[in-house]
Amino acid sequence: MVVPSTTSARQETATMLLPPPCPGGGAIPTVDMSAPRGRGALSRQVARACTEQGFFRAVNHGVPPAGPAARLDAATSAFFALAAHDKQRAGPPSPLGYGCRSIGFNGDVGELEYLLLHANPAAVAHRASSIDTNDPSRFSSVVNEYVEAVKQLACDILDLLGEGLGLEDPRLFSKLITETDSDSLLRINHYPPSCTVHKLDHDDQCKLKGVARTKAGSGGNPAAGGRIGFGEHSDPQLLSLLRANDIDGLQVLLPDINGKDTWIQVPADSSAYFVNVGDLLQALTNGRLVSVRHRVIASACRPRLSTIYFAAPPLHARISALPEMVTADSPPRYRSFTWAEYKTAMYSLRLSHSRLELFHVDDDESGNGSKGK
Ligand SMILES: C=C1C[C@]23C[C@@]1(O)CC[C@H]2[C@@]12CC[C@H](O)[C@@](C)(C(=O)O1)[C@H]2[C@@H]3C(=O)O
Ligand SMILES: O=C(O)CCC(=O)C(=O)O
Ligand SMILES: [Fe+2]
Repeated sequence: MVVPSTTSARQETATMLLPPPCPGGGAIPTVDMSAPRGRGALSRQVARACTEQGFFRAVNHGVPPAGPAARLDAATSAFFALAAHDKQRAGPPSPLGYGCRSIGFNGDVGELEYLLLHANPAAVAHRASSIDTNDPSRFSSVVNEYVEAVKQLACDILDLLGEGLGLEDPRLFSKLITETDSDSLLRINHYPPSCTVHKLDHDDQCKLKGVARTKAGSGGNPAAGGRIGFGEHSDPQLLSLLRANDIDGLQVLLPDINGKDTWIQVPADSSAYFVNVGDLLQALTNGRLVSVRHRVIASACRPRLSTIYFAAPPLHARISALPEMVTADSPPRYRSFTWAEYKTAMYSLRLSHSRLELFHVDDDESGNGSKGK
């Protein structure tokens, strides 16, 4: 049985009785980045996964588990193990910095704490002094080294995507994120074991005491027994690369064989990267690629640690459908906007908002729509 994606008051009650979402092993494409069948096949596979699911698991990706990734995990785990008042030195999130439970500026909460960093080395150095007071330069170099490795993987994937989609300039996507003023972010999420959530409340670990129960508005349908770790949303940027420990919790919203949206449980794989298409790639490809909705349900008795690189263009980058994605049968779906404009809109909205819809061109408009202005 599957959990439906749309939520009404009646469904909300009903879903409390439903079993957890479908185990997702089969529905989630796996892409072997070592290209065993050649680059052409690999680029077609990446393009297909991003078109059909907006999500895939990348294996043999070339970022060694023992190098930058392990060093970053050690540094961030050490930070999350600090006393609450020490962590608060790096907060509150502005939106960058340390945050606990509160997500964004519009009342969203999740059962997690996090560090949100700009991926640019100067910004990392600035933050590092409040995150690791003993050795900020070591913290900075660990983060920078990880960002370099994950950015390289992001560029590889974006180039494959450009090739698989047959773009005139297959490097167009990756060029957006290698600009010196690219606005990419690194987020490290720490989900406490859900069996100790009440202990965290009593210890007043976080300033905010509200417990984010699995409720509509904060993240879609409940998953039996779980709490909302991070509510339902799409990522606004171009592409997100997620690596996590061996604790399950991530779910993606994908159509089942009958075309009905269904929450799919993503089995944990600490050696893989989970790659998802963001809103900007959906806009640039005129809706051909889909920005997948996802969430985290906290239900484990051990902490989940996840690290996500959000690959983004510079603030001034103009986002409009690429000419090769626009045809008579597929006219422009979204009006043109800059990343800065999109960010302003997104920060005024709740996490679960389908914000790209604000930029949708009305059916009776010619392509110069005014929505979202
Ligand atoms: C509620 C919000 C948090 C968020 C900014 C927003 O207003 C809507 C998008 C959210 C999101 C989701 C993906 C990333 O985790 C994130 C950093 C991003 O770029 O957009 C978060 C934002 C955030 O936590 O600041
Ligand atoms: O922590 C996770 O596993 C996913 C979180 C997420 O989707 C996000 O931070 O945007
Ligand atoms: Fe996300």
